[in-house]
Amino acid sequence: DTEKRTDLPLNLIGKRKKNYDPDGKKREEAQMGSSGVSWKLADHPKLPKGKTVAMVVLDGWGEAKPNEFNCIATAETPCMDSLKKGAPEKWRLVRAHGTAVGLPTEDDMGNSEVGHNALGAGRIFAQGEKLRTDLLIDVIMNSCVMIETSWSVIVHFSAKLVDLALASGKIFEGEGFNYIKESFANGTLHLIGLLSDGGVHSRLDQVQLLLKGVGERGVKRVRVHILTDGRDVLDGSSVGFVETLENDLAKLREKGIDAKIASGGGRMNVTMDRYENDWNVVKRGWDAQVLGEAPHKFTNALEAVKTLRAEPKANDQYLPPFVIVDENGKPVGPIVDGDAVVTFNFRADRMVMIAKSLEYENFDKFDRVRVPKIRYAGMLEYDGELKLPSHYLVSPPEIDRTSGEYLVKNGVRTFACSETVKFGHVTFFWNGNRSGYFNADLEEYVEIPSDSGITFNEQPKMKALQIAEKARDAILSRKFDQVRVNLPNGDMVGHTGDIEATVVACKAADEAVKIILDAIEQVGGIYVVTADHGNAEDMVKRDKSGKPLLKDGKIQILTSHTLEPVPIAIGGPGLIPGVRFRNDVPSGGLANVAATVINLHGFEAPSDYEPTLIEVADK
Ligand SMILES: O=C(O)[C@@H](CO)OP(=O)(O)O
Ligand SMILES: [Mn+2]
Ligand SMILES: [Mn+2]
Repeated sequence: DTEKRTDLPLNLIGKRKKNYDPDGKKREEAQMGSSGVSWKLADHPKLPKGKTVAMVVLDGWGEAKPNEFNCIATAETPCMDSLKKGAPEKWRLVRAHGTAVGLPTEDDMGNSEVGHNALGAGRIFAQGEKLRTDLLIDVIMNSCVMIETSWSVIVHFSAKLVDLALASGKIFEGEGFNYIKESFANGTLHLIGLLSDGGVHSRLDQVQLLLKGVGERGVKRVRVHILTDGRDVLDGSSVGFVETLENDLAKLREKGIDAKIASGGGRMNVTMDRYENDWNVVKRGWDAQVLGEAPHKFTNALEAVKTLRAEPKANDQYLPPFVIVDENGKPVGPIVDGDAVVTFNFRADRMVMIAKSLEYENFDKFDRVRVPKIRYAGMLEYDGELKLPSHYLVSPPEIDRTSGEYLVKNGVRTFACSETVKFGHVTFFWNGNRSGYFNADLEEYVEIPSDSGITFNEQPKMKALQIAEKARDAILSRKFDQVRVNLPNGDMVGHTGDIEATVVACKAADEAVKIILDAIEQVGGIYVVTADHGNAEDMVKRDKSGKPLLKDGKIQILTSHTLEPVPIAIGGPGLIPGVRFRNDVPSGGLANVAATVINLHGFEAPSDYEPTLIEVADK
């Protein structure tokens, strides 16, 4: 049984504040995103309108050489294989990591947020080296968008914005910081977030700078509530991160600041659920962080992590919640009236639920028992439409004029579907981190409830079949022009590090693609099948030369995403003869897909979008 989301705010277009205008009119002219956007898309000279387009995103499905650690190659995937082998001019690879998706360096693996942002928005957001720091810092402090048309660069990447705000010190002058600072004299500052250098949700170096900064600005008592990673970084790396953090806290203590780790737990077990899949996860965090209650108590965080990791089958992602207690067994840092709280993750999806629990007066997702009167700020604003949280240290980027908004405004009826754990990827991230519909009359977003309380290697098929059936029905209904899905299997099961289960997952995703392609065949439509980043195609940590890296004579399983490119295939009976991939965009990436899809709907893409991947050859 599925659920149409009814709790989404509707028609929220243009509600974001845009107040950055240092150069008056000149600046205004450069701001394409503000007033005067022309939403009308020109007709494509050759491609017809009215074809049903299926847009399939295989989450965590990269392309790599076949070997025993490549679950996609190992799995039976006849449908995806046929796309690859079928028509060479209709299958190619696109870049899905590093600067191609707006990440700072080519060593940065892709992730769902930047991947779906790029797929949906058609432009690459933020290449650090091109940014003008002076403008940027104003932007950060003035909560608005900066668009430098001459560079075709839009400031977006959240981590980069946080980096710049920390480097300039401006983070400590903004509204959010001034708000929490009020509590420094008489209260405790609590920092809650993912302790990792993975760079997907948070970064340890940012936490270190934040700690140093608050130490210089009058904080008297700090408590850090850590969430261990093992998903964007190697399992077991939590130990080193805790050591690093403890060193930094010791430096604060030398300065007379009472600074300690107060609680912890694995990210998938404590706090970092998303899209309301399982509120128990957030509750476990609340109990430890706010109430100071957890099944495990330790006097020291390093010992906590080491001891809990030593349990059979334990890993960083799923460590149980623990609290740090003093010699009398009393928790060292529950959150109480008068305290300040900062959630330091910059990525939104897994912070929205905790933000709601910390901020909402009326809240019925679990019994909070005690709701302390606190000053709470997010590292970023996590949901621009919900205005959540109401205070934040760094203004989020604005990703505007996404392909979804253009298409809806040009009458394209859209259906989007995934299961809970990826539902926001094809809606919220796809639409530029915006919740809700652009036009509820033309759009329908369907969420299939995910299993909760399990790790997905236990159910590697997940809801792929159900998602495919929903998509099939939407296609066959002919009520939609675009049917967009995310198939989570390769990614969600890949993150468990369970190779056998990931092979099953990949097969299930392939079968789902087949169902959708068959439906497209029936209605004479078009399909686009691609992915958001790699994961399941490589499950082992490798050295620079590509050989599996051994530690104590053993291979190390890679639970994270990868740097691999992803496939994109187009086809279907609705594709007019001559449509093929161009060969003059060899370094094309995910951001080129939006223009491609807009073309397949019969329109020209906006001129500042990354170029389309397709052309129509004259025969
Ligand atoms: O699970 C997540 O939060 C991330 C990894 O940290 O994966 P994805 O970007 O695919 O959502
Ligand atoms: Mn993903
Ligand atoms: Mn992932």
